[in-house]
Amino acid sequence: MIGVLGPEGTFSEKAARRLSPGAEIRYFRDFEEVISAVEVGDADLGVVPLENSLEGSVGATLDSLLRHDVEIVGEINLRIRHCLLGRGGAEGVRVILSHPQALAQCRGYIKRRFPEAELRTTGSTSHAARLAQEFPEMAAIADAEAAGRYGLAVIERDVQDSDENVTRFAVVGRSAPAPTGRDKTSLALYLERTEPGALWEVLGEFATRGINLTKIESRPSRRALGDYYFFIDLEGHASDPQVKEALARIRERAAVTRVLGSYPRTD
Ligand SMILES: O=C(O)C(=O)Cc1ccccc1
Repeated sequence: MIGVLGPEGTFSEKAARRLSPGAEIRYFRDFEEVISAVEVGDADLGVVPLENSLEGSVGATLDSLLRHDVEIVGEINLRIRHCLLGRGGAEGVRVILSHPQALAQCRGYIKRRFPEAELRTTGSTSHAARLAQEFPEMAAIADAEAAGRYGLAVIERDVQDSDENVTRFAVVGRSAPAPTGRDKTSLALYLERTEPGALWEVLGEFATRGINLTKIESRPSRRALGDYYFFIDLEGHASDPQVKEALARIRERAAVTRVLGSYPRTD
């Protein structure tokens, strides 16, 4: 059973079905609930968005991964095509609803096409569609498939600001998959020290071993303003000798070195 953001018809569900077409799906209110359900065994796997090609990292997911004892066991890249869904035509639309990620991915379209509309955020794109079913002056930005599920018309298709709108989802589980030889590792680091070069030294441990980084991102540590966690993705498996050695050296310097998971690469 796979946990995803609900209700029925979210992009997270679409990603989960791509992973496992016949799987039973269970719906949760937010990404943190999905991740914590996996941790306690209420879901075997979870699928949550990690980052988007237009909007960057999904902070709520990264923060929850840090706070729960789960592993990233896979990734799924899904092209996101947003539609405007409603009960009538474009003329009657006064309010546009969607998940904050979706509103952000269609910001330009909304400004251009509905300069007067009020924007309201919802827990998910399908939650927006469910609400738009009840209120004729509301339209939802959601997947075309949500239209059928919630009895809405597709008012306009492909309303995202760029066709290169891809979201990378993490598959979250409780146990690590075996190395495949083409893996990726996600890490979270917390450096207590603030001397010049602290991060440079950490990155040097990867560089000198020829380990390629594919992402680095900082997130507030929530301890103080200006204090950060670093989230790093690299090519390789945590059990590769070079990666292992780099991590051992980094553990001597960083206050927290957490491997969030090693999993097969999709690119
Ligand atoms: O609300 C959804 O459908 C989600 O799964 C979150 C989301 C929103 C926008 C793009 C990708 C994922």
